[in-house]
Amino acid sequence: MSPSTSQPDAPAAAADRSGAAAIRSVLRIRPFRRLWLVLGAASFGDWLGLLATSVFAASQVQGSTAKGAAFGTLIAIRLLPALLLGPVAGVLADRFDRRWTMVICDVARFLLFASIPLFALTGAGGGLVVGWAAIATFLIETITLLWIPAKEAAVPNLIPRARLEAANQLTLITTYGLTPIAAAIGLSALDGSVRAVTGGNVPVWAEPAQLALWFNAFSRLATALVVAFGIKEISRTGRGAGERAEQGVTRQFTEGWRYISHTPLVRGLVLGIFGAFAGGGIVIGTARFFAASLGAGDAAFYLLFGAIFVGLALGIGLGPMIVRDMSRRRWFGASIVLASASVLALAFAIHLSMAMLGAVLVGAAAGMAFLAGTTLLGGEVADEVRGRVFAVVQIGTRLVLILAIALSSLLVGAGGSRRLTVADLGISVSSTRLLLLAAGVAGIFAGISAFGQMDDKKGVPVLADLWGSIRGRPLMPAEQFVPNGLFVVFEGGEGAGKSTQLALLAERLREQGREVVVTREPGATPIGERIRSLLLDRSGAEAPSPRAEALLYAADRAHHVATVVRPALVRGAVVISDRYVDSSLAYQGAGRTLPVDEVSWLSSWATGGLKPDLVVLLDVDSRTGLSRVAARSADVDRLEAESVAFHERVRYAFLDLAANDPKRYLVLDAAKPVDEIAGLVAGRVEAFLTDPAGIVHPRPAQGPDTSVQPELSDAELVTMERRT
Ligand SMILES: Nc1ncnc2c1ncn2[C@@H]1O[C@H](COP(=O)(O)OP(=O)(O)OP(=O)(O)O)[C@@H](O)[C@H]1O
Ligand SMILES: Cc1cn([C@H]2C[C@H](O)[C@@H](COP(=O)(O)O)O2)c(=O)[nH]c1=O
Repeated sequence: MSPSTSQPDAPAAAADRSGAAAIRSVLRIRPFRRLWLVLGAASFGDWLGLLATSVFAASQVQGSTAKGAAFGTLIAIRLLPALLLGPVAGVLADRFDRRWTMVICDVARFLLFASIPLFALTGAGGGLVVGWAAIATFLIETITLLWIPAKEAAVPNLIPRARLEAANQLTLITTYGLTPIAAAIGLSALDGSVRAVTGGNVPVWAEPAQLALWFNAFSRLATALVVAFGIKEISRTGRGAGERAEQGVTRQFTEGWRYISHTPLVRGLVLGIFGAFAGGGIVIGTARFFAASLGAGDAAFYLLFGAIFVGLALGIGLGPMIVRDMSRRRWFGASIVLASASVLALAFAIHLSMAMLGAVLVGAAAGMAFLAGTTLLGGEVADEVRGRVFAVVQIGTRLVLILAIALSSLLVGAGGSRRLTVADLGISVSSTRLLLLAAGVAGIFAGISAFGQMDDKKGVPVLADLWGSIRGRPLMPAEQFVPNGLFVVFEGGEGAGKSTQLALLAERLREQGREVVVTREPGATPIGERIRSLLLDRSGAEAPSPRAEALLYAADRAHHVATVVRPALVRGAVVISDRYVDSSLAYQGAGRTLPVDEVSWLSSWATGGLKPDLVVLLDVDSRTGLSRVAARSADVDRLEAESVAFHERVRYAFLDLAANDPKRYLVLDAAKPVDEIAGLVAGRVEAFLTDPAGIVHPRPAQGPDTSVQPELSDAELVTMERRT
């Protein structure tokens, strides 16, 4: 099994930048819209159910200790099934038809939810009712463990991969943002209105907790019906379904684990998600003590808790809009590191406002990691194993969360606290802070290791990539670096003598028995020749617009590099090209006054970042060069026919580029005699070739190479002209 590689890791909805537009477009997909609506209602019901079951159980017994025990037991029971049934839940989701798995699970949940208030109506004693509520809750949670992997694994099949992130955003915000708030408001509104209507004398069947449980039950029945009859697309007919049904459960189980542990992407995702949840668990487990260490009380604890959820919503809602086209694998790893660094920062917070900011950041980064992680799992994990992977994630996160909360509260409870006075500030150095510190450091390591395992842009600096992505221009991974051969480029204005010098150098090197590839831009390949005539022939009536011109040169260059230059360098040849990237920066950037960094970015994209080892710049006064061209032939091409001012801009752009990177340029006065220039060029090139170890092949550019001023005023031009 391998991750589905049908599409590259394209950031979600790349074509559609606006979050709202992406969400609108995902809602246009009928099966997904239906599923989202019905799951929203079910999630509202579930949150109501969670609150109601616990309140309901507490209301069945007398005395505060018994009430507290009943409430806590039911919450704890919701987490227990993960331990018992976890290992097989995913196997079942991958083994059976996901639609029918979801339908059967929801019908069973409908019956179980309904049974809780029904049992109370039979007149059984409070203990029995709580006992049955506990058993029913346990069974419901067990069934939920089967239902979630089936649902999670089915969603990616309903929507195109480019819309998966928007779909996840919508689902996560609905499930963890809107519906819990709506449920809390709904339950208290229900309580208020029932009491108002009944004058405080509420009959057993109309207890708000009971009504909420009925709502929960019917929302599950509705989900079952909609999935059964309205979203038939969920049924899987994918390849290997029959084969899988014949495999033993144990075999499928071990196969799932092997897949997770042997696939770096999935391994990195799973570890990263667990790390984020462990960090979250530690923050939750220590929050009460942490609030105390700030000298604040319970109110601060609730504020911190709320801040994490506000951050979570911000991260999920706004994250994709901020990072835009950044690789989702990188975004995931970076979010884990950010979440951990924020936990670390919390350890040093000395004021509630700092702690609040830290908590919002923890939540935002965790939300982004969760969104990126779920989207990657949905989009990159092969369908036949997706259920098992989702099961491991959901069960693992529950366990990690419980363990982290339990252990951290135990540790901080056992550890004491000392007060340190630094300057005028009294800082409490408590075990809480030490634990937060340790969790932050461990999380940063987990994030970095997850990042390393999953990185799909190795060699591209992360911060520059992030900054580029935020500005809408992510850096691209460099093409394979070519450490062989020698790449020499001749640049200069019209008639500078490039062709003359290039021919002389090639001849000299060939006489030494070297493989020399002489080439040019534009027009070194058959495709390039056609592009050249589109660009330069004046017989065609229409001249390309400046942007079209830049794109045509870039197209010629991309094909030239891929088919001529790179293969020759890989063979170890000396490649000598008449013009390359600098011509675009000078002519299209400075000459046509297109933004130079954009032209540079375009060329860098076209060449995969391949830079020449040496640029020989033949500098000549523009008028002299143009007159040489005119003397050579009466026919001038489209660019040669441009104004002198244009050619002046080009000339000084070349000089700017050379001044900015003097080691890589050999600038020669092209007014000198041909032989003299040829000797200087040969001297520099032969120095390279006699000591190949001394050639430092330039690494691909990670950002635009720009040192060119696109436009010079007439006054500047005149000044420069006088100087030369
Ligand atoms: N150093 C020089 N001194 C005087 N004339 C020269 C010199 N170098 C080349 N020439 C002449 O100038 C003309 C243009 O030379 P060449 O074709 O080599 O220039 P180029 O830079 O390749 O031109 P283009 O920009 O059109 O490609 C030719 O007639 C050539 O013989
Ligand atoms: C590569 C490249 C070239 N140009 C211009 C420069 C010249 O005017 C012509 C090429 O003609 P030559 O006789 O082969 O020198 O094209 C450009 O504007 N941008 C470029 O990237």
